[in-house]
Amino acid sequence: MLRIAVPNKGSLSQTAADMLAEAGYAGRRDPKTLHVIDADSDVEFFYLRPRDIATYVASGALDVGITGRDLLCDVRQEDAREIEQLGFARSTFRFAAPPGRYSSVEDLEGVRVASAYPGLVDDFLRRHGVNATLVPLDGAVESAVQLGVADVIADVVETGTTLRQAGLEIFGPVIIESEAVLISRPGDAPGTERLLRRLRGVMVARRYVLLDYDLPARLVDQATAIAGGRESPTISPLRDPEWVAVRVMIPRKGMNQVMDDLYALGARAILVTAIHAARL
Ligand SMILES: Nc1ncnc2c1ncn2[C@@H]1O[C@H](COP(=O)(O)OP(=O)(O)OP(=O)(O)O)[C@@H](O)[C@H]1O
Ligand SMILES: O=P(O)(O)OC[C@H]1O[C@H](OP(=O)(O)OP(=O)(O)O)[C@H](O)[C@@H]1O
Ligand SMILES: [Mg+2]
Repeated sequence: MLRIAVPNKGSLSQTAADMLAEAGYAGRRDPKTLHVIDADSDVEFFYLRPRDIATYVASGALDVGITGRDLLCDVRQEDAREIEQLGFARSTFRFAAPPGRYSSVEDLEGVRVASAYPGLVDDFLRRHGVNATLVPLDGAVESAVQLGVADVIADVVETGTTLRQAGLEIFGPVIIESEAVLISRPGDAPGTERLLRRLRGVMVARRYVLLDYDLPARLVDQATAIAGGRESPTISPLRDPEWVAVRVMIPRKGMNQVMDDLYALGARAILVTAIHAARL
């Protein structure tokens, strides 16, 4: 049975649970449940703190897990490695300070830097040859400068709202681009490939739609240039020999532009349908 670590709380937990449910796995009904067996799918779920997941996977106690790339780097477990990007909880990890005080990572020499990700920040500063004093905190680090325990913070930034509200401004390079990832040990456990195919199926179903339309046959090459599909469009004959029916998979994002462009070319009866599951 594949043993899978899933975030029990925090930003990653709900989307991870939704994704696993869409992939056909049993979930938990009570948010306090820590262990679920899905015998039909031959997997077992352990609900754990996302920060601890790399430790369980690296040790071999669990086979795979869902965590954040920034957390994976922060805990520095070399035997846990990223095997798939899951496309949610996207953020960047940045330095921030009151406007105008600092402009580059070199300015951090001798400065106090507060972060809930001290391992990640320490590695980054070492790589840049900068000696700063790390102030490890548990969260809400945006308040650390105002409260006088640090000069600079390094934290997760999504929309930037939290930073703005704390009167802080981003500076310096991106420390890391993060998102939810699936992690494993080298030499994936049996069943990992099946889990991966299911999760990829969910991502495809979320990101792509099916597009059907009718088109004068002479315009197929031009239509293919607008929407080529993943491999190649499916072309079916219509009763009228001068027309064909076309089916392609296209990214959900931008689908209206594609529909407008195909309409302008001469396509008609343009329909979009959702994909509920996929194995590519
Ligand atoms: N606002 C956000 N947008 C996108 N990803 C985020 C955001 N906040 C945290 N994350 C991501 O969530 C992961 C951290 O999850 P974790 O549950 O430890 O923290 P959290 O969501 O901040 O939880 P909490 O603050 O409730 O303890 C990291 O990968 C981080 O990049
Ligand atoms: O750029 P934004 O959209 O504002 O999002 C970023 C904020 O979200 C997270 O905070 P969270 O609410 O998880 O609190 P925490 O700092 O205690 O972890 C993160 O730590 C940032 O503070
Ligand atoms: Mg947080």
